[in-house]
Amino acid sequence: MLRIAIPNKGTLSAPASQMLRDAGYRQRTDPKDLVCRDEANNVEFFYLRPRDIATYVGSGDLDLGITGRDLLVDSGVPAAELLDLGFGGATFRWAAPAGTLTSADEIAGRRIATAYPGVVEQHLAEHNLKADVVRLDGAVENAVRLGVADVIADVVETGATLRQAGLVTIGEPILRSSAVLIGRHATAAPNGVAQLMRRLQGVLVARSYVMLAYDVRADLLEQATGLTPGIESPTVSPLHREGWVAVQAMVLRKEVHRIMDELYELGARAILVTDIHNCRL
Ligand SMILES: Nc1ncnc2c1ncn2[C@@H]1O[C@H](COP(=O)(O)OP(=O)(O)OP(=O)(O)O)[C@@H](O)[C@H]1O
Ligand SMILES: O=P(O)(O)OC[C@H]1O[C@H](OP(=O)(O)OP(=O)(O)O)[C@H](O)[C@@H]1O
Ligand SMILES: [Mg+2]
Repeated sequence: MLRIAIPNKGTLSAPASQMLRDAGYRQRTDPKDLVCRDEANNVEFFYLRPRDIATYVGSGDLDLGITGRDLLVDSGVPAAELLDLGFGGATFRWAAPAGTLTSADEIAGRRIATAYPGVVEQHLAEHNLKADVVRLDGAVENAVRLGVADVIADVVETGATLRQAGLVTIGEPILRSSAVLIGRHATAAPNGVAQLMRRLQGVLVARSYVMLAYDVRADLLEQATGLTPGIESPTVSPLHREGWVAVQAMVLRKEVHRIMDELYELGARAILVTDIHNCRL
């Protein structure tokens, strides 16, 4: 049975469970449950702190895990990132009170408060910088105002927490994070991993693409399919009306409105968009 760690709480917990549900797996119904067996799919899920997940996977006690890229780096565990799951996106950045620091080079010699000392120390070492790292558990935005540190390094999603604390970001992000599927090795995966990854990739594609269908005059087909090339190639079927064809193709959800406008301008009609629930490409 494949054993998978998933976040029990926090930002990544609900979307991780939802993605697994969308991929056809059973998930806990009670948020207090710590284990959920999915007999039909031969998988067992363990609900753990996202910060601990890399440790269980790196030791080989669990086969796979879902955690944040920043948490994986912070753990220092040499587990492999197998798939970017497309949710839980955030940057990990330096921040300081407005007007105090202007560039990341000025971090040298400062006191840095963070809940991610592993990420910060790795970054300092890679850039040959020396600084004091003050390890805190959370609410690090308070550390500067309370005199514990000069700079913070923390997760920034909307930036609202920084603004409230009177802090501004300094320099480029230290890293860009999102939820990732991790395993012990990039290759030599245990039985069942390839199927689970295909299912998750099916969910990712279904989330980012829609199915577009339209009717167009046959003499405009080349121009129309230029706008909707699909993944392999668009499906073209004859219409009962002489000189017209029906076209079906997958298009990126974020581009669908622009493409519909362009198709309409070209002369296409009966342009319909439908969601894709799941797929295997
Ligand atoms: N707005 C956000 N706040 C915190 N973490 C976020 C956010 N958006 C994405 N993440 C990611 O979630 C992971 C941190 O999750 P974790 O559960 O440890 O903290 P949390 O969601 O802040 O929960 P809590 O602090 O309540 O324990 C990291 O990978 C981080 O990059
Ligand atoms: O850029 P934003 O959208 O404001 O989100 C980022 C903030 O959210 C998280 O804090 P959380 O509320 O989890 O508190 P914590 O610091 O105690 O973990 C994170 O640590 C940042 O402080
Ligand atoms: Mg938090």
